[in-house]
Amino acid sequence: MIEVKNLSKVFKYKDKKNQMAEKTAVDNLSLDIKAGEIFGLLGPNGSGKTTTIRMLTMLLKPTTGEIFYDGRHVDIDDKDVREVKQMFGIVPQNLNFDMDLTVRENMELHGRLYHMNRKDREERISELLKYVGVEEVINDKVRNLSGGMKRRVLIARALMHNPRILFMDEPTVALDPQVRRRIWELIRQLANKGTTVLITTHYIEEAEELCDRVAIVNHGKLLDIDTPQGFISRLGRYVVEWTEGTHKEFKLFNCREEAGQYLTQLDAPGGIRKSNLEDVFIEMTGRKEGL
Ligand SMILES: Nc1ncnc2c1ncn2[C@@H]1O[C@H](COP(=O)(O)OP(=O)(O)OP(=O)(O)O)[C@@H](O)[C@H]1O
Repeated sequence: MIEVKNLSKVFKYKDKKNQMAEKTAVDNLSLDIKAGEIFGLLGPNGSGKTTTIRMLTMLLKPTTGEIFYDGRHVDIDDKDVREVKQMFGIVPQNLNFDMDLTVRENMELHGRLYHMNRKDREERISELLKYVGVEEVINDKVRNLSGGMKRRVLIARALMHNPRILFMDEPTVALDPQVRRRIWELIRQLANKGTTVLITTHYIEEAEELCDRVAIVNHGKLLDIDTPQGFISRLGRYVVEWTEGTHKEFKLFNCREEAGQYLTQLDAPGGIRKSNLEDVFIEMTGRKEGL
């Protein structure tokens, strides 16, 4: 469905000394995302996730590389790029509403932008607000909604024109666990109905619980792609954790017995637990800061 070949983005900018500098935000990224899949881009802050989404949604021109949708090569400069963009629903990281308009008015604007007729707009607005569970705030100004409600309206608005592919940039950032779970449920329902979902996150739990497959990225580079369980069973299902001075150390094992033997040999206080995607992530990136 979405195929990305050797995609790179190098930003040119002026540094603090007013000298021209370059930053490689995305470095030779190749991906193949299947229809109906929930695909996660997992990486720390600054690893190039937003830049990738902006290139895939034709908002930013790649420095090099190619993008294909359903096997068709697409480019931001294509004459029919508008038609391609109709396929996308975009849930940006920032809440880009007109805060002084009501929920209905914000959704109306979006519907008009996508040339939906009045009847379709009205039907879709009430259907979607009901779907995301915030129909009671339809006439409230967006400014007055809670953070969780704003995020849900952001998702509803992105779905107005029935997109086939939903791009979500950190959709649950700064939300409490209950609201986060409700949004995950919504995303699962959409994928079950056939929508392809590409989600960026730096929440490892989100990637582990929600995504069919995950691409781990760091410094703009793809480190590896697998299912969350695939990563865990490849890198080790058990973790021996122990303390060395003030440091916490860990080592991954695939067999509980081996983990037990290792722990016995260690002359340090520790224990064994099941591993999770966070252990895999730290093992692969060797860093935890920024998460
Ligand atoms: N217009 C720009 N000019 C220069 N550097 C940029 C520009 N946009 C992004 N960058 C840099 O590119 C890198 C990748 O940024 P990007 O926003 O894609 O990362 P991210 O993984 O989405 O991070 P976050 O979760 O913080 O949004 C960062 O180092 C960022 O500072």
